[in-house]
Amino acid sequence: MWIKICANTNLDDAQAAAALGADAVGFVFAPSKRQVTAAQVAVITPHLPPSVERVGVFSGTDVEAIASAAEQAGLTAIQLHGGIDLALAHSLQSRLGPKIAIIPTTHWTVGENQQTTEAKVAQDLAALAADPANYRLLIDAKVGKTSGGLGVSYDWTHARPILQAHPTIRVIVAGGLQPDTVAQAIKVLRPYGVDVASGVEEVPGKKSYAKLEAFIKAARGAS
Ligand SMILES: O=C(O)c1ccccc1NCC(=O)[C@H](O)[C@H](O)COP(=O)(O)O
Repeated sequence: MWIKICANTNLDDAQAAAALGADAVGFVFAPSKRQVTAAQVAVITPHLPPSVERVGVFSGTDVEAIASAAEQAGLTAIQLHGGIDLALAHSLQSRLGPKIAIIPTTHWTVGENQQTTEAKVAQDLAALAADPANYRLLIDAKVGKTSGGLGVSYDWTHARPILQAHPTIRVIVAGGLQPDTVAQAIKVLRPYGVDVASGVEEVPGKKSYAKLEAFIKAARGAS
């Protein structure tokens, strides 16, 4: 199970996540109460183990702006938070080369017409499956027009058959995961990976090391 601890804002938290067994740490460049700059991340990434992926989360579509930030910050992956845009993903991959992974995101909208949401997620999975790049796909929760770090989860039992229809896609499940719910999400969805931000925090921007340890232990135990 690939485990990403997202929305880190400082070296201590990112190092703690790595030391506790995270496969990836995330930094939010998109507008957020946990937003960081490339300059801030550039002083963190050199102190992380080389095996740990450093993922930048972006909501913009300016290839040069994203690529420059990724290079300055020492990222190894770019998570595109603005919905499926394969043209943007391919442009970034061409600009940055194969050493930087691209992770598109689709959103499961909570509290609105579920048929519409399910159809949209299924359509996005089908688009990814047809794309030769074999990107990993993150599925996150959305409420209205707001998404990212919300601490809101979606109905995993409804998501399950949609994911099962595309077994070749490496799906990363995000949205409201907690130390005491991540095992159930893994059991229901059998994803490639899990991703958490608010569920392992003391307050926005500061991780709880007890929650980090419990989350990683539960995710490893379930997989
Ligand atoms: O975490 C944020 O503050 C955030 C803000 C804007 C865009 C993306 C953001 N986070 C991206 C992530 O990958 C989070 O881990 C994901 O949204 C899950 O968050 P949570 O529900 O709090 O676990």
